Amino acid sequence: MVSDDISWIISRSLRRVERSIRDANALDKLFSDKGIDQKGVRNKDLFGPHLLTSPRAKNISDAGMFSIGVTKAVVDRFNMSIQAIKEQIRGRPPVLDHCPFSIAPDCTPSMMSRYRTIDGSCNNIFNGFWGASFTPFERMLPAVYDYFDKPRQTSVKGLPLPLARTISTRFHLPSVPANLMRDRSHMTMAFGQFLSYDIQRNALATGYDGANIDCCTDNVERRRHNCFPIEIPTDDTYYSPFNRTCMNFVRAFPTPNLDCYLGQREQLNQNTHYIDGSQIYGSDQFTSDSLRSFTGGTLKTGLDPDIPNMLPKDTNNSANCILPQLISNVQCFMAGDVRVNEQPALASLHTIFMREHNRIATGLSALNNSWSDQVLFEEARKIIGAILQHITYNEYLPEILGSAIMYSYDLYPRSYGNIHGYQSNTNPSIRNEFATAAFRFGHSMVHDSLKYRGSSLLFKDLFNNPTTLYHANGGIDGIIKGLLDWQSQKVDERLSQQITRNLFERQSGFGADLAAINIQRGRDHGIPSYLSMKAFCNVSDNVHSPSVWSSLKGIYNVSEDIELFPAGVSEQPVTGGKVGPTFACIIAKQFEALKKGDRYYYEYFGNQAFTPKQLDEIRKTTLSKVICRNTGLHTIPSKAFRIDNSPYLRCSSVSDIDYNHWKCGWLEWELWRPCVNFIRFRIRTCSGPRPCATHVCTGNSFHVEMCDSHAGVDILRIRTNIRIFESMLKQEEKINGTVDLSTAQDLFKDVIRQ
Ligand code: HEM
Ligand SMILES: [Ca+2]
Repeated sequence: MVSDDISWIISRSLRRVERSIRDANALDKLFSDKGIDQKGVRNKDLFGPHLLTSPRAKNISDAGMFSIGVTKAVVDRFNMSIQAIKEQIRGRPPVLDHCPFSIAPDCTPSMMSRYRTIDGSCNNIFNGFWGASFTPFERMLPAVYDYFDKPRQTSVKGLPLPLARTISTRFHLPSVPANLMRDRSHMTMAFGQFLSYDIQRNALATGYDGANIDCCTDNVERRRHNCFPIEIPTDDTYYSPFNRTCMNFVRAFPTPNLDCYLGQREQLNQNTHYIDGSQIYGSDQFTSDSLRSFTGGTLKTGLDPDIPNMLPKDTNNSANCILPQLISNVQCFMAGDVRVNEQPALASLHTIFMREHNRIATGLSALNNSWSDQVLFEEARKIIGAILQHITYNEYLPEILGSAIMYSYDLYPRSYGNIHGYQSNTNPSIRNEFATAAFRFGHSMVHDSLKYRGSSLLFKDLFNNPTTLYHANGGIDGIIKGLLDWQSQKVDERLSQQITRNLFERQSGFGADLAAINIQRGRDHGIPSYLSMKAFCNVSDNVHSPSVWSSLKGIYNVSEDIELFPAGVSEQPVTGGKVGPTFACIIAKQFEALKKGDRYYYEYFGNQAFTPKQLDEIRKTTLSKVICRNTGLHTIPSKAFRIDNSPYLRCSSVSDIDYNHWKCGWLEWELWRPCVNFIRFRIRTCSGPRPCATHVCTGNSFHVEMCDSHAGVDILRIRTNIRIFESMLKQEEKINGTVDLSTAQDLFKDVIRQ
C-alpha cells in the first residue's frame, strides 16, 4: 500500500537532499574561494542586474530542492502521477519542516484596509500568499522537463534539441530599419519593460554569499547543479573569433508549490505579481522603507543640487554599474526594483513615476494638513497604483492586443463609476508561460539605439550606465523625448544585435544574446512547446507566414519541438494589435487574472474603493500627462504609444489631479440644478471619512430651495434652506422658512426623477 511505505521514502529522500544541498554549498564556497564566482561584475560575459537575486530566494530554493527531491523519490518508487500520490496521502503533514509558505499570513488587518500591503500578501483574504512577492509563478499548462526537473534538452524524438544560440543566429536575424513599426513609438517598448518589472522578477541562482556563478570556467567541475551554460557553436560567425564557446547562464532557483508538498520544479517571483507600482516602492518592507523620506509621504530623491529631483543614488554601486572614473557624482540609482539601471529609458520612467508620487503626496498634504506621513504615502501610492493600472488597461494593452481581444476578455476600463468584478477564486499570479515567453515579445521591439538630444546612442553603451541621465539640461527629458519621437521595432522574429550580441557587453565579443537566453530560460523552466500552447489557446492553423514557418521547421526538424518564444514572437499580428494570436491569448489571460484577482483593482467597489469623482480624476490620466507633469517638455504627442497622427499636447495646458476629491469632509457645493416644480436643489458629497482622522460626514447632502421660473430664468421665491443628509432624503438637518418637510420631499422626489 502506497501510504505505508511513504513515510520511509520521504524521510530517506529528505536525508539525501540534505546531503546534496550541503555538497552543493561546499562547491559554491570552493568556487568563491578560488575567485571563480565573484560578487559584482566582471569584464566578460553576462552579469547583468537580473542576477541581483535576494538572499531570501536562496533560502526558499533549499525548500524547493527538498520538495523536488521528495517528489522524485516518491514518483520513482510508486510509478504514479503526483496527483494520484497526493490523493493517497492526503491529510498528512507537509513534507517540509521549513516550508516558506506553511504559516499563512494573518489577513484580518487587511480585510478593511484601504491600502495594499507592500509585499502583496492578503490581497486575497482567503489565500494570503496569492500574488505576494517571493511566491511561485503559476502555470497555464504543466511543466515539461527532461528527466524530472532537468532542463528540457531533448527532442520528442529523443535527439538533442538544436542549441539555443543556433536558433538565435539562424532564426532571430538582426532587425533592420525596414522592420520599424510604422505607428508605435519606442515608448511602447519602454513602458512594456517598466510594466513587466512591476509584475515579475525571476530569482536567478547565486553562489556562495550571493556571488555570481560562473558556469563558463574551464574548470572540469563547471557544470554545477544550477549551471546550464549556453553552448556557442564553433562556427559562430560573431563569437568564434573571440574564442568563445560558452555563454554564462544560471538556472532559476527552484521553489516548492504554495502547498509545500509534492510537486514539479517551480520558479519564484521576487516581486509582487500585482500591478501595484512595486517597481517604484519595492516588494518588501525593508526596500520600501529605504526608499521613503518619511516626511510628507514622499519618496527620497537624489541630493545633487545641479540635477534635482532624480532617484536616490546607489552610492555603494551595489548594482555594479559602469561609472565614469573622472566624474565622481555620476552614480546609478535606487528604486523598488533592482533592475532600474538596466538601460536609461527604464530609469527615466522610474524617475517620472517617483516624481509623480511626490507631486501627488504634496498636493494631498496641502489640502489635508492633518494627514500623517504614513497616510500621505499610502494615499499617493494608491493613486500611483491606479494610474499605472489605468495606463496599462486603457492605453497600453489596446495597442498590443487590439480592441477585439480587449473586449472579449473584458479588459477595457469603464468610463464612469465603480464596478463589481473581483473574484476571490481567481489566482492573479504571473504565469510562467507569460513571464518566460509571451511578455518577452517586447524584446523584439527594442531598437538598436535610443534617440537622445539629437543623436543616437547604441544600447551597448547604455546598459548599466547612467551617464546620459546626468545632463544638467534634462537627461531624463532627452531620453523621454527620444522615446516619443521614434518608432519601436516590429514584433517579429528579428531582434536588434544590440541585444543578441552586445547585451551587457563590457569587452568586445563578450556580450550576451537575449534571444538565446529566452530560449534557454524556456528550457530551464520547462515551458511547454509552442504547439501545446497554441492548442491551449485554440489558435487555428497558419498564423505564420509560410517562409517563417518553414524556417522554424528547418531548424527544429520536428514541429512538436518548436519552442514558445521563437514561434510566438514570429506569428503574424492580430487585427489592431502587435502580437500574434498565441501570445495575445497568453497576455490577455494574464491581464484578465491580474484584474479579476486583484481586490485592489482601481475600479472596484469595496472598502478600498475610490469614489466615483476620484475615479474620474484617475481616468483623465494618460502617460503623456504624467510625462508633462514631471518633465520640462513643452509639447508632446497626446498618445504616448502612437507615433502617427497623434494630436499634440501642450504641456502647459495639462491640469493637475483635482485633489479636492481627496479632501476630508464636505466637498464644494455643485451648481444649482434647474428649477422644476417650484423646487431647485444642489448637492455636495462627503469625501470622508476614510482616510480622514475623524468622522466628519457621510453620504451626500442636498440643499433645497423653493423657486419660480419665468421665461427660463430661475428666481428664488422663498428661501427655505432645507438640507437633507444621508443619501436621498432620509433625514433632515434643518428647515428655515415655511415649507413643511413632507411637501418638499414629495416635490423633491419628482425633481430627482427628471
Ligand atoms: C533594452 C531593453 C531590454 C533589455 C536589455 C532586457 C533585458 C532582459 C534580460 C537580460 C532579461 C533576463 C533574461 C533571463 O535571464 O531569463 C529579461 C527578462 C524579461 N524581459 Fe526584458 N529587456 C528589455 C526590454 C523588455 C521589454 C520591452 C519587455 C516587455 C514588453 C521585456 C520583458 C521581459 C520579461 C517579461 C522578462 C522576464 C522577467 C522575469 O521573469 O524576471 N523586456 N529582459
Ligand atoms: Ca507588482
